[in-house]
Amino acid sequence: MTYTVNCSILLTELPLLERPAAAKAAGFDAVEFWWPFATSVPTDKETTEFETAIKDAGVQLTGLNFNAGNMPGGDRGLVSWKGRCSEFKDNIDVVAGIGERLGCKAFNALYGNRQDEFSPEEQDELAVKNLAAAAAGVARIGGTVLLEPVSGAPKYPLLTAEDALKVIARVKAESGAQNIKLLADFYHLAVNGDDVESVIENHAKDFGHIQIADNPGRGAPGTGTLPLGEWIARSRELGYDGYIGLEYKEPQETAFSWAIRQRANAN
Ligand SMILES: O=C(O)C(=O)CO
Repeated sequence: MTYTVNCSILLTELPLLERPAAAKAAGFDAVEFWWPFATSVPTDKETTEFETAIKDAGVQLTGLNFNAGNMPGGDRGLVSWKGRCSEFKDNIDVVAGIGERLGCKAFNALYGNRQDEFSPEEQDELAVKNLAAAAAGVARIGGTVLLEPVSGAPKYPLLTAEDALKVIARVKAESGAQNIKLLADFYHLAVNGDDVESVIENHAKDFGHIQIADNPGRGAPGTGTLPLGEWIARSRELGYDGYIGLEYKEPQETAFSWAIRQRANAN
């Protein structure tokens, strides 16, 4: 099983700490999360409860987002957010600590929305420094920072794979960091009008992670028109050997019907 269940967008009928066990009960061995706490530095109690929920469920945490601010309120990351730099920096050690204790090595750093009061150049300058610091922070545990083009956020500047790859190249050139990679979310790329086939052909072997949802609707595979199975198969042929993140919205009862059908067909 190469799927990892995104427990921040799926199984939301359940309290957050019950979702890893529900993913396991649905037949999955791996989960990923957006930042699960309200602040960059949660209390020890909060961190322990989160880690215990994952360990007790018997699943592997495969991915964790850095604190991205108030996501329901429209925030999409602190990386380029002038005024919240120290919060992002403080978050790095906490993320690396959770990663170390749970054996998680992939950390998604959402870039952040454009701010009217600063120029894109000023924000990009900060982002490069913050991404380099994040890469250095997770390097000690063999971790990789992921950078993700996102849709549906009007002020988020990374829309295509190329947008993210340019930032990644700049971070590498300016800091020497090598552990920063593209998170190819096929749903976001497709919605933003990127040429997903070409992105796969040109970059699949260097993807840091793949996530999927169908379009329209950001639902389960098969609810829309995207050829997700073909895109995954081609990425595999070209050398991508990581997890596939299930990052879609679907009620718990039907969330994994497609996977159950897939498993039945394979037997
Ligand atoms: O904000 C989103 O939609 C994401 O995919 C965050 O990882």
